Amino acid sequence: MGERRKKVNDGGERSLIRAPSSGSISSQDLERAARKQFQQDVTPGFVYVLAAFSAMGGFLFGYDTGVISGAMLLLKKELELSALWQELLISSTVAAAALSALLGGFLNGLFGRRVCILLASFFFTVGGIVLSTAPGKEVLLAGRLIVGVGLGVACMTVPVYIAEASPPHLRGQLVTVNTLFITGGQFTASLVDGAFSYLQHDGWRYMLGLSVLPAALQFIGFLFLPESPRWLIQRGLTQKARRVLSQIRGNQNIDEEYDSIKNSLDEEESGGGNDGPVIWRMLTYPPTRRALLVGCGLHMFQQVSGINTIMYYSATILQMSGVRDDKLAIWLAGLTTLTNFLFTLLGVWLVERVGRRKLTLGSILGTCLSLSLLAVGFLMSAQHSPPVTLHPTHPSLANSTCSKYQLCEPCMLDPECGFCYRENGSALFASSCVPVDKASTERAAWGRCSNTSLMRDQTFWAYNYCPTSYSWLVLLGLVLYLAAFAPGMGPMPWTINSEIYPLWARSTGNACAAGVNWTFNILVSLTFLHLAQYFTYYGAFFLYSSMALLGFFFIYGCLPETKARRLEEIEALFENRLCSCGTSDSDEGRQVEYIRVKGSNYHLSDNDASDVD
Ligand SMILES: O[C@H]1[C@H](O)[C@@H](O)[C@H](O)[C@@H](O)[C@H]1O
Repeated sequence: MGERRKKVNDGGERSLIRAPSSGSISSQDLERAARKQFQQDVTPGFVYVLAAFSAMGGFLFGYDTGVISGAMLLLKKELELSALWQELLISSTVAAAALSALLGGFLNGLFGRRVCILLASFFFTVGGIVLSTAPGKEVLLAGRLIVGVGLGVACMTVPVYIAEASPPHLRGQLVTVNTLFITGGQFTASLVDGAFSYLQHDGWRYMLGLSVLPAALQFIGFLFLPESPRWLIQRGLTQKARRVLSQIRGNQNIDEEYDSIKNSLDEEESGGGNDGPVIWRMLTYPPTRRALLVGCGLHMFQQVSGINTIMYYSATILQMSGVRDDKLAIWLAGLTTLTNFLFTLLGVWLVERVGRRKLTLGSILGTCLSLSLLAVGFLMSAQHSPPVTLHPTHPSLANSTCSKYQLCEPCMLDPECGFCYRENGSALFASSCVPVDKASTERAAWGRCSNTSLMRDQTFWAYNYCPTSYSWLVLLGLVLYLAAFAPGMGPMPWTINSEIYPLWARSTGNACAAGVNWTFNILVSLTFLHLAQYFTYYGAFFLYSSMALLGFFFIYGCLPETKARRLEEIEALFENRLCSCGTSDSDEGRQVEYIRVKGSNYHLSDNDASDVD
C-alpha cells in the first residue's frame, strides 16, 4: 500500500490508470496537461492511408469469395458445368486460401509484411485477368486457385501489418476496418452480381474480372508504402525502422516505442530457447501456446456459428418470406450483405469504446440467441408444413422418391425434389412433390411447374423451402443474427489475432489462425446441405446455436482484454493459466485511460501528480 506510484513496463507509452475515486485537483491538473499533450500528438493521416491501402486486401477477400455465387448462375449455363465442376470452382479458392495462409506465415517472417501484401495483390491481379479471359473451365479453375493463394496470404498479413503500424489507442479500430472492407467487398460483389446477371452471355467475365481494379491499385500503392517497423527491427534494419516510425508517428516521440520493441526483442533473444521451428517454440512456451489456442478458437467459433451458411442461404430465406421473383431475391440478398457491412461499421465504432472482450462476448451471445430464433422459425414452419394433395403420375416418377412424400417438409429436404402448388389468397391447394429440373433448380422437370414463363397465375414452384406463415420469424432471426454477429464475431477474431502474439510468433500465429478459419469455412459450407437433409433446417441451426454457446463459455473463460495495450505488453496477459480471465480481469471495473504525457511511464493509482511536467 505504501507504494504510491508504480512504474509499468509499457515501453514508453505514457499511461495513466485512474481509479474512479481519484478526483482531487492535482489529478485533474495532471489529466488536463496530459490530454493537452496528447492532442498535440495527433496521429498523422499517413497511418490512415496505410490502413486503407492495406484493407483493400480485405475488400478483395470479400469480393472474390462473394462474387462467385452470382457468377456461377451464369457459368453453369454457359459452360454446362456439372455439379462436380461447380463445387470445384467454388471450393478450390477456399482450399488454396487455407494452404497459402499457412505458407504465408513463413513468407511473412522471411520477406516482411510489405512484400507479402505486394505478392498477394499481384496474385489477385493475375487471377482476375485469368478468370475474365478464361476460354474454358480448366483455365477458370487455375484462375480461382491463383486468387485463393492471394487470399490466404492477404488475410493473414494485412491485420498484422496494420496492427504493427498503428498507435495502441487506434489499433483495434484500424484493424477492424479491414473486416469492414471484407464485408464491403461482399456487398459490392452482390451488387455486381445483381447488375451483370442480366447479361446472360459473358456477364460472369465482368463479375470475376472487376477485382483487377482494386488489386492493381493496391499493388501500386504498396510500391510506395513502408515495411512494418517491427519487422525491420527484428531483422536488424534499425535505421530504416526509425525512419518508418517517424513517418507514421508524425511529431510524436518515437524513441520510447523504438526502445520498447528493441527491448522486448533483446529479452526474447537473451531468454534463449530460440531453437527449432517457430510453431514448436510456440507450442512449448505456455504464453504463446495459450494465445494460439485463443486465436484459433476464436476463428473456429466464428465459422461454426454459421455466418457463411446464413449469407449463402439468405436468398432462400427471402423467397420463403414471399419474395417469389428470383431476380428480386438476388437483389434483396444484397440487403443481407449490406446489413452485415453496416453492423461491422458499428463494430469499428465500438471496439475502442467497450473493448474487445465485452464486444466479442455480447456478440456471440446475441449470435447464439438469434440462431435459436432462426431454428424455432424453421421448426414452426416444419410443424405446419403444407401437405401434398396431388400425386401425379409420370414415367419419370417410377424411379423418383418425390412421389412418396406426403408433406412439403421432407419433399424440400430432398435435393432431387421441389414443391409445386397453387395459392388462392392465403389458402394453398393442388400441391405436388415433383422432381427438379437437373439443369435449373428454378423449375420442375415436368408438369405445371416446368416452364416458368408458362406457369399460370397462382401456380408456384418452391425449391429448398416450403411456403409458411412463420417466415417472418425466420426473417427476424436473420436480421438479428447479422446485427449480433457483424460488430463482434465477424471482425474480432482477425483483430485479436493481430495483437496477441509476441513479434517472433506473430506471423506463424496468424497463419495458423487464418488456416483454421478457412478450414472451418469449407467444413461448414460443405456439410450444411447434408446436415439439413439429415437433421432438417432447425436441427442444423440449433447445432450452430449450441456451437455459439460453447464459444461464449470459451471466450468468457479464455479471452483477456487487449484494448489500448502496447503490442509488446500483451504477451504478459497470457502468463497465467488459461481460462482464468473470467475470474480475474485486472483492469475490469476500473476506469482505464491511457494518456500520453512527457516523462516516464506511470500507473497512477492515486492522486500523485508530482512527476509530471
Ligand atoms: O470476418 C469475416 C466476415 O465476417 C465475413 O462476413 C465472413 O464471410 C468471413 O468468413 C469472416 O471471416
